[in-house]
Amino acid sequence: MKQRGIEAELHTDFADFSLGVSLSLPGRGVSALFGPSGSGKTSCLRALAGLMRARGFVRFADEIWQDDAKGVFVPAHRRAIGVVFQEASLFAHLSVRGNVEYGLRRVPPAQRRIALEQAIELLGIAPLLERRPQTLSGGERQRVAIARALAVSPRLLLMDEPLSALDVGRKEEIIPYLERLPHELDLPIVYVSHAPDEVARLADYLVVLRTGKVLASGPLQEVLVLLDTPIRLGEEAGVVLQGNVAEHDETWALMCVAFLGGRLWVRREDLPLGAPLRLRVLARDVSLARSPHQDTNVLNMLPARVEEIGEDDHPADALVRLTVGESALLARVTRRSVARLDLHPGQTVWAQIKAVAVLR
Ligand SMILES: Nc1ncnc2c1ncn2[C@@H]1O[C@H](COP(=O)(O)OP(=O)(O)OP(=O)(O)O)[C@@H](O)[C@H]1O
Repeated sequence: MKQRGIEAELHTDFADFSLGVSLSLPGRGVSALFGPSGSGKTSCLRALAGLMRARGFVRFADEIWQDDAKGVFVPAHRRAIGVVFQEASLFAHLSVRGNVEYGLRRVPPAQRRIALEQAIELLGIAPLLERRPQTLSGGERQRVAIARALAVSPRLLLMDEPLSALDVGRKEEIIPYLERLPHELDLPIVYVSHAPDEVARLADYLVVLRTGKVLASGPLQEVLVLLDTPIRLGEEAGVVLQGNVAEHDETWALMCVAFLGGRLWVRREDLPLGAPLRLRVLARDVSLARSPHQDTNVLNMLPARVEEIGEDDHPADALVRLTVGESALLARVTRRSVARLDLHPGQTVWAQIKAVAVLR
């Protein structure tokens, strides 16, 4: 059964900015609010949380949190939410344990869906419990902040750029914890980010915001391949493929990932056969050929169908939307190649993807 999610109409006017969005987010998985700085992501999140009062309507599952027409506004502390911000604001005078337990008092035992121990285990912070926040790394502090948000047993977790203050290494350290959360806890997450790599890794549903408006929204894979809206991911344009580890090649340190539509060889990771994973294939790393080449170093050569050819940011380039089996791919090629290969919708081509170019 489809879980009821979030329905919201949010309007607000600041001196130099107006927000006017209609959101319909699924009741499970990670919904990303994605857009450049100043597009209104944080304003949306704060209005959903009740931390900022926009005009409109907010429903979460079967609860009305705001309905201006009926004069309803449930204050933030009465909404069953956990909120995580960019910087973890932990209490310096409390240990990690004290921080995580903070707030638990206001949750009646009958409403505790997430045990404290489970939050601690999920974020891997058991070894840190007696430490003070000042002694933690940025990544550790953020894991504690997430555990603290979970400890109050929210029905919805709201995260505002939780990784943006961290360097790449720390980010990589936290992402696996975030990947587990929605599945292990059956907890919907609204995740604000301006970083395409985080969105590709974590989001199931994507809302693209620009200047206070929704430019596109839908399941991640569908929105990423829209050519008719100027999502303008630039160098980051590409797709996300959901697959499972199908084979390991110890000799060459490669692994084969099966996805709906084919198989891709990528760099080996220490994952068991069958393990689910996401692969990110950027449009710039996909090249096209009319026949399958044998004399190439490119490991992956997939038969694909050209669906659509769209304009790209630079006038030299075109973005080609392809289907490989049931999956979509994007290829960035020059317009000269489109002409030389006589590319057109309906045509069968070979999509070449270097194994080393596939990202996680
Ligand atoms: N309380 C406020 N008063 C006036 N203007 C505001 C207020 N809050 C936000 N704004 C403006 O609204 C716009 C959107 O801000 P918001 O923080 O929602 O965007 P964002 O997409 O989250 O950006 P960032 O990634 O930089 O945080 C900005 O131009 C901001 O200056």
